[in-house]
Amino acid sequence: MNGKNASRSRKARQQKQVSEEDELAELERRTEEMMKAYDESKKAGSSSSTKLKRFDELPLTKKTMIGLKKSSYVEMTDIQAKSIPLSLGGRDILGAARTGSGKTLAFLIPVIERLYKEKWGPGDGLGALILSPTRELAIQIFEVLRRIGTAHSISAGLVIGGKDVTQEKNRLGRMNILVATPGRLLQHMDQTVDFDTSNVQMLVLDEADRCLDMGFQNTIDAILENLPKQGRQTLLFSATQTKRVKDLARLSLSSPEYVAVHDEDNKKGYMPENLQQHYMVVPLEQKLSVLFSFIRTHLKSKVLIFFSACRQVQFAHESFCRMRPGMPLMCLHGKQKQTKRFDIFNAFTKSQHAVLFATDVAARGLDFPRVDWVIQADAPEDADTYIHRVGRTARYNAKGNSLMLLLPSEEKGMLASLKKKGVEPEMIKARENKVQSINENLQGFLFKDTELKYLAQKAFVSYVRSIYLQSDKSTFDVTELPLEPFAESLGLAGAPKVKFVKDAQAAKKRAQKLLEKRERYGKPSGTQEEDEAEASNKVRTKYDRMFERKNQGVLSEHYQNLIADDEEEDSEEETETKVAKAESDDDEEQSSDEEEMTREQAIAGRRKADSSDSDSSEESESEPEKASEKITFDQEQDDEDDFITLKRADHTLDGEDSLQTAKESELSKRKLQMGTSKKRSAAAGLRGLGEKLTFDDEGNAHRLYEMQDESTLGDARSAAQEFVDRERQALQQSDVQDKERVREAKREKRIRKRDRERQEKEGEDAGPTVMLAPEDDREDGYETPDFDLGDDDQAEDESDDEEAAYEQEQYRPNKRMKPTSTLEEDESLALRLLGGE
Ligand SMILES: Nc1ncnc2c1ncn2[C@@H]1O[C@H](COP(=O)(O)OP(=O)(O)OP(=O)(O)O)[C@@H](O)[C@H]1O
Repeated sequence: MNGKNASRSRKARQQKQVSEEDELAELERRTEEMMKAYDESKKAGSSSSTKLKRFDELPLTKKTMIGLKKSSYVEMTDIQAKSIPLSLGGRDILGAARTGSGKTLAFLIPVIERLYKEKWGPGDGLGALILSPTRELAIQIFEVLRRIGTAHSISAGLVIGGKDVTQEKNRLGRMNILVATPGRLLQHMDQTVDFDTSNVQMLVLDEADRCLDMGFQNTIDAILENLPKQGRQTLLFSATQTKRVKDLARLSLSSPEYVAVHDEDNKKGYMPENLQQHYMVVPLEQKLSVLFSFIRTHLKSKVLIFFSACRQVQFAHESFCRMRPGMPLMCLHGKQKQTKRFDIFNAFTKSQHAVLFATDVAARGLDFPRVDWVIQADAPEDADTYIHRVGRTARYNAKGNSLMLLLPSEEKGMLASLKKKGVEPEMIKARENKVQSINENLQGFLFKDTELKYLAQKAFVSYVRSIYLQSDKSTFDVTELPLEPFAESLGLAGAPKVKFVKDAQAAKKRAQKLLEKRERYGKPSGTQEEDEAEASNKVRTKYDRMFERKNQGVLSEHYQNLIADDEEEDSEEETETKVAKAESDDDEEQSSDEEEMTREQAIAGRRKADSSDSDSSEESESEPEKASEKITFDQEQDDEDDFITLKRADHTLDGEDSLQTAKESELSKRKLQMGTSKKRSAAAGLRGLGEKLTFDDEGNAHRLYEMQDESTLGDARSAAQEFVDRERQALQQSDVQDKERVREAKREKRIRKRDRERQEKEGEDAGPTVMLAPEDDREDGYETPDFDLGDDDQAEDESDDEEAAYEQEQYRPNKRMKPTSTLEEDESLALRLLGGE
């Protein structure tokens, strides 16, 4: 370079610096003005922060504006307009706004702006930390950060479980912004030598209430200990924001601004404006059939279906795939490898028509475009979970529908807790004749496929356990579950025996007895519900047993004293139980081994006479559309596919019962006669319902294959019965063999595991020890009540085997994991400067 050119480029650099300095000074002035105006209007009692509507009206750097324009962001959403000015002014924020309302930008813009204004560079280390409760959400935040930070030269990294920890370690020291899941971040804080967090300027908690709840409590507290308390700005965002003083104290917030977009009074603002919410009361044993029928009738939709446990997700996915409903089916849950999770997340994002079965790992924050329906196959654990789940549809300006399936026993409690949040879904019903029963298909699949059968058993146990562990006992009662019919609906020959159901039943009995006793002797305090809760957790003492016998009257006063003492102990126990529940997320179902699984009935001979198919379909053909019906169901070209196509949602369903009567009265006589004659012939034992008959010229019914002369051919029925018995025995035998095989596999797995552990221990003794992250890093702690089978369970199939090995790998930093292409891409992107270097 000659001297002329060198001096020209020096000049250009100086000019650039001067213009940057000018820009920053100007921005600082505007920000100060903005904050002054805000403080004054606040003093004057005005609730609105600023009147700005567009991003270009904010005091933002040119570089940030380039990123926003590239992403076509022009107008701000409410939460952005209210919170960004305050965040730019350095305030701590508690941001609450409905799902899909743009909270991500509301915290990312201030993060980038602050580091830019403070001239943060590679040598300054970590300046901002963004925490997300799930890996997918962290990836998504990182993607948005990349997009809007495209013109900046600040380095950003993604630190999530399921990736190569060693690779992360090497790069961590160079990052200015980290998007992380709590468990993995803490692991780095503990293990990575040059990972310095003492200079962090900004901390963001997305889905803050979740990050701060019990599942993450210890991890977040440990992270906070590593961050500076003074001078740090903290932003918390969620659709269901926490305002609990205890939480805020943990974060050392300084006079936080509470920025809420929803209307606190009518609470309607919790929900997206364009969301149509529905619920349906469905007996447990019909759930899968209803779901399958729903899918069959919504082939041109994008549907997200939530279950409470991984095994259910797996089972529904596996079994529905076998039935080929006619659209792509995917599943997402915490037991998948991270690469697979990431691929599925991407595939569903890009899909136009597809079904994604998921646990609550997909409930929060994920921004899948154009989801038409969110179905909650299992009821959410609470109203907040409901809000986040349904928020996966109707995002930003889009429209969407949600449908929650409730068991009859859950309806009252769930609707009441939703109502407290101002959420009132409308009831709809499916046409019974349009619900295609899939029980027999499932039985058939399970008969042929042992793997699927064991998956069904695990799904059964997982579901029952999830109900058992629910904290809202007034809504979720495990003793009310119809276990046998449920097992049958999964295709199982009988309900696996589950120990904790017996425990729950015993606890319920004890609770009832205790209540009776208290009624008899009088009890000083507590509502009935409190009493029940206490009693159900209560350990039966010798005094209980004593007083269950004869002499209560004699020692009544003494007994009351004993009860009073017990109550104090019980309340302590209750707290412990809750903590234990929160900690059980990861190792749920480890005890599944202990669950005795027996099948008391064989499939053969148990085919339930199913009358609904032919009879009810006839009913529906003549079913008129009712003007009084809130929701009616369209007849599509293919009549069988017609299920619950939504037509109108503008009036109430008060007349449901009368509707049924009206339906019958409007049926043609011929249809009614056909219906009754079929029922009559079934009742007369001529045929099982669903069995085919032929009619002769006189109109007499005959079976399709009839014996010419039964007396000469012997008793065909007893022969048939013998056949059924034989089949049943064969099935039971094969069940025993299957079980033995699985036991053997488990035994081998345990031996392998022990060997591995021994080898590891020997290795460890030889070298330096490594401090490991807490258990909850494995799943990022986020499996809500996702009570999945633990290690023992994983032993049962090869894929789970790999998964277990993979999870262990995370904790051995000296062993390299196979890098994966997609995450690799992200990692390299993380390394790049945001300015596109
Ligand atoms: N100002 C804006 N203009 C246009 N689109 C926007 C704007 N802000 C956000 N969006 C879009 O709205 C969608 C939802 O945004 P985002 O994921 O940030 O919502 P959220 O409030 O964080 O939702 P959740 O509570 O579910 O986490 C995204 O697709 C995003 O691109």
